[in-house]
Amino acid sequence: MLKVINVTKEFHGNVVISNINLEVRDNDKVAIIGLHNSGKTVLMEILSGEIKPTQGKVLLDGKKVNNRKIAYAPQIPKFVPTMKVKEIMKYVTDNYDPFLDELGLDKEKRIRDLSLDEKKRLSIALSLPFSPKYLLFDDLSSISNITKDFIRKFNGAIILAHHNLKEVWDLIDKVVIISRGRITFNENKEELLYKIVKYVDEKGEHEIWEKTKEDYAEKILKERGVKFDVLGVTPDEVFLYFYARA
Ligand SMILES: Nc1ncnc2c1ncn2[C@@H]1O[C@H](COP(=O)(O)OP(=O)(O)OP(=O)(O)O)[C@@H](O)[C@H]1O
Repeated sequence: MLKVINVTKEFHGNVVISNINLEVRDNDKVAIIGLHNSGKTVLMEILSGEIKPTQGKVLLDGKKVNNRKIAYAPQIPKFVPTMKVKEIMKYVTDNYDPFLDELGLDKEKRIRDLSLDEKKRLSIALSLPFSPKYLLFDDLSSISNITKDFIRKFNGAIILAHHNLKEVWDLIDKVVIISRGRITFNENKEELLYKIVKYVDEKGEHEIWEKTKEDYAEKILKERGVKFDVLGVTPDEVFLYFYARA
């Protein structure tokens, strides 16, 4: 289990993530969802052991994070542009072919000729010789089907940081929403599948959105004679409206 305990990160006195507590079990499939600048990357860097929190700690099976058990694709992986894929893989193993095949990478290609998606796959390939139990992926914008298939088949926990819940919905079971560096939602994804009832308040001044799993809100509004609409809201709009507002 990956356990995040009271984690806060500051840069030059600026708190960018605050008092985060989170548990990810060995087979959890989790999306960390948030708007631009909400703290997703900082949290992923802390989870992967790339950077240290200012306060709090992260434990993997009760011990300090061991990078080799975590496969981490950063938002923008950095490699020397003139090097070949195989030269980079040689830093971790001479027997790199099966790992490159698994991730659909060409060993002869130079870094400068790789797409961002391929560079992310190379980041992952570097940890495969160590049989990682956790796969962390920061930002799934324009990822290929090869990468998606790899994530689907990965035998372990996955944590995907992304800004658009709809785009990762099929890959995950749990959703953690982060807003201004704080967790505002942490549940199974089904908990985001409710109806939204929209109506205008009695004074006619404010539009109100209410979430409802049963027909309770609708029943009350009907009894009060208030006109309302039931909106078919997608998970992503739900996240924006209820959990990720500034
Ligand atoms: N090394 C750093 N030094 C100073 N501030 C930083 C540093 N890294 C991140 N921040 C700040 O922390 C906040 C959260 O940034 P982060 O990159 O985690 O957001 P994000 O949710 O990943 O955003 P995006 O969706 O744009 O990738 C931002 O205000 C950012 O400017």
